[in-house]
Amino acid sequence: MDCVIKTYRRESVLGFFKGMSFPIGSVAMVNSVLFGTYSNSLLLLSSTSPQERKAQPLNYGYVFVAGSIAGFVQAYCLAPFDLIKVRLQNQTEPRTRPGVAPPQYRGPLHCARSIIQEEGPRGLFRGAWALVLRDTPTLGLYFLTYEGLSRWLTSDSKEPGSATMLVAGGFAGIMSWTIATPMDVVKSRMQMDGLKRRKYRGLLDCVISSARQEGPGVFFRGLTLNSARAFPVNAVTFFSYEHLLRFLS
Ligand SMILES: CN(C)C(=N)NCCC[C@H](N)C(=O)O
Repeated sequence: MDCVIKTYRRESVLGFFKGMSFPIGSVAMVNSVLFGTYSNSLLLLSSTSPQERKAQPLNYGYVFVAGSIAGFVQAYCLAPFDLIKVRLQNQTEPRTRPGVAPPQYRGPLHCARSIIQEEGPRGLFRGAWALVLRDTPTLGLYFLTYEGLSRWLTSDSKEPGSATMLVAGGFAGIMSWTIATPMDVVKSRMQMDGLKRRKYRGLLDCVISSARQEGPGVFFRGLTLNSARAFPVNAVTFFSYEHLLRFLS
């Protein structure tokens, strides 16, 4: 609540939409890579089409592996967009006010250009390893939770209904973000590290010094808020995916 109040006071309601334009533009592409890689990996592993899969018992090991492959691939697509989002969200200076130093980045494109000028193109992938470590196992769990729950909620050899897609998708989001939050905290700190004096010597140093200075609870910061948003976001994501897949195939 303190964060919400201070954000509103210092940055008005616009403060809650900082760093939004790039994720909006990239989330379609990132989700396309995520779900496309998952579906095609599962097709390769189990050599059954989505329709055939519904009628047969599902190999959950294949689901987890296909989801993890998808998580690994989408993390690299996501890395530059996520870095720019985090850098813009952490600019807490109010927008241009007389006498107040303007924020370092004027917007996502200026942020991308500054990072490339200061840190080279590789600078856009700062924190990418932490993102890969965050997303690879948790996206395996994401799809495993969805497939397991939607089958559990659907009577045999029937297609999951819309309510099932929404509930299973919502819980898949919460389950995956609960596991992902500790690495998400580390990822965001690594992404902010390139700004001023380098604080961490690497990913492990970031984990150890964060735990030492702020206690192990630091790795669960934002979990409640993240879970509250993860349910609706992922309920709609799976609902749209399933219906679009039926409509298009
Ligand atoms: C735990 N993680 C990283 C995920 N579940 N990622 C995949 C879905 C992310 C979704 N667009 C969202 O913003 O929740």
